[in-house]
Amino acid sequence: MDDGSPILWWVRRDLRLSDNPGLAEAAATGRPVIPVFLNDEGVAVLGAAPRWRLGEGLAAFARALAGVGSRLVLRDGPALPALERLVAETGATAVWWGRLCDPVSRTRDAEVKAALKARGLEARSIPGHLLHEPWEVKTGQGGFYRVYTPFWRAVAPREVPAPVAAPAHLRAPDIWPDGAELADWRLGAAMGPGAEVVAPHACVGEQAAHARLAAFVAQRIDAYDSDRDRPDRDGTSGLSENLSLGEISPRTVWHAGLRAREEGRPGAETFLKELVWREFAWHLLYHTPEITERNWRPEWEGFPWSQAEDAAVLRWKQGRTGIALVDAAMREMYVTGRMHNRGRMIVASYLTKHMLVHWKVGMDWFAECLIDWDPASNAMGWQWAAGSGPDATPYFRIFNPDTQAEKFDPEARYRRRFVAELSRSPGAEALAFHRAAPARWGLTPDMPYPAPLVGLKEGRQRALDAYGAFKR
Ligand SMILES: Cc1cc2nc3c(=O)[nH]c(=O)nc-3n(C[C@H](O)[C@H](O)[C@H](O)COP(=O)(O)OP(=O)(O)OC[C@H]3O[C@@H](n4cnc5c(N)ncnc54)[C@H](O)[C@@H]3O)c2cc1C
Repeated sequence: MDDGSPILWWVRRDLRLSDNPGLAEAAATGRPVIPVFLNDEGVAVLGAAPRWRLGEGLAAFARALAGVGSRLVLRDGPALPALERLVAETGATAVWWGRLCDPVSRTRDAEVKAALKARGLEARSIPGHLLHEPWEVKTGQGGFYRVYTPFWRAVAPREVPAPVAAPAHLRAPDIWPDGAELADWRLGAAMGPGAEVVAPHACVGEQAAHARLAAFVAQRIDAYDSDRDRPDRDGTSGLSENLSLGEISPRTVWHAGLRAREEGRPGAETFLKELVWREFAWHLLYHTPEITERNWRPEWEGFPWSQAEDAAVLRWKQGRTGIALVDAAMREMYVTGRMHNRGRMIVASYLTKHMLVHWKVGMDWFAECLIDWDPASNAMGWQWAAGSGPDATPYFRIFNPDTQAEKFDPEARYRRRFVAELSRSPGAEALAFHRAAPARWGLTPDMPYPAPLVGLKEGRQRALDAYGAFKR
């Protein structure tokens, strides 16, 4: 229906102009487009760090929209009444948005779509957050994939449309609806002074994301096969932060990886495979949304994991387990808002195995602290590490942080970079930890480094015993 009425473009996790298929289509209609972001039930569930990072991303996206003659209208939720009010105020006859497949979005969006359609409006969700919609990739029997390798084989040859260009201009409505001030939402409030520590490490906005991708392909992709496992090296793309908020599209990243592979760049195939892990996580989250709540393998429901937020869990959170590699990774998270993938696997293994604590405790804490928080990858990662997930590492495969350190941080550079107590003259990042960590913990740099919370040998045996008893 092209009556010249505005289209409301409901912005969610797609803070970008380029390769934003729905936005491009809206622009191409020639009708006024009103981009709106809602502080709604989707924002309410965010932890401190992802919420702060969202605020930074929204500010950058508002600037990008201004560059194409548009604006980002901010409104308070919940979503449905907020959109209905905007429709009434602007005369919009269409509400379009980029589709998301996490349980919170699906519930909200289904309700919104049904209600708007019932009022005779055009309500459309448009793909863009993934390479392929989760129901498009099917096994030979028509089901969904539970194991990564066959999923990769199914996805690798599938055509991925080329990214679409950013609209050069978005037609503005005759009158812009009023909106909230981003600063009034105080999205960074829960981060406290930690926000200042993390900010220099964040790479915010679409332009920065594209620059990051270009730098990765130019400088690091050749060594990606080996360097991606080394927390002491800057060997990965860092793009998870941008993919999470949609500051860059997965198609853009995929095509950059494909081009590099065509040019014979050695790490390109592995990079594409890693990107497909993200895809696999969303495939699983769509088909088994309970993955964020319950053991993916129901037989794990009776495993004697503790869910108590006790003193031991606090020490894990504080990066004071006395196991240097675990502590370095936890502190990396407070200082940079991110954690190296190897660090994530190691701290998750230590929590769920040596400490016998439920993966949900760790998953929820990551959701609080990661600026690249992604509901699908986080849930899959935790269940993978705990052994309860699909295609998971077996429970009896217990990471030994000392062996991991010898292999992947042989000169202790990563450990010293983040654990001040391990150096005579700690660097700025190690010292920043005490400013970044929650003030209520009362941690100070002069506190002595603690003895191990759970020794590696003892913890491993305890985990194996618990597993043995559980299997019987
Ligand atoms: C316990 C645990 C929790 C995790 N939580 C998150 C999370 O909340 N958000 C998140 O984005 N990733 C999560 N991951 C996956 C992974 O650690 C990060 O995606 C990766 O460290 C991001 O760094 P990068 O962008 O430099 O990755 P690169 O090595 O450059 O990889 C490129 C892209 O591929 C995808 N990718 C790479 N590895 C994985 C993986 N193992 N699983 C899913 N996708 C992957 C990411 O989108 C990444 O940006 C988790 C992993 C574990 C083990």
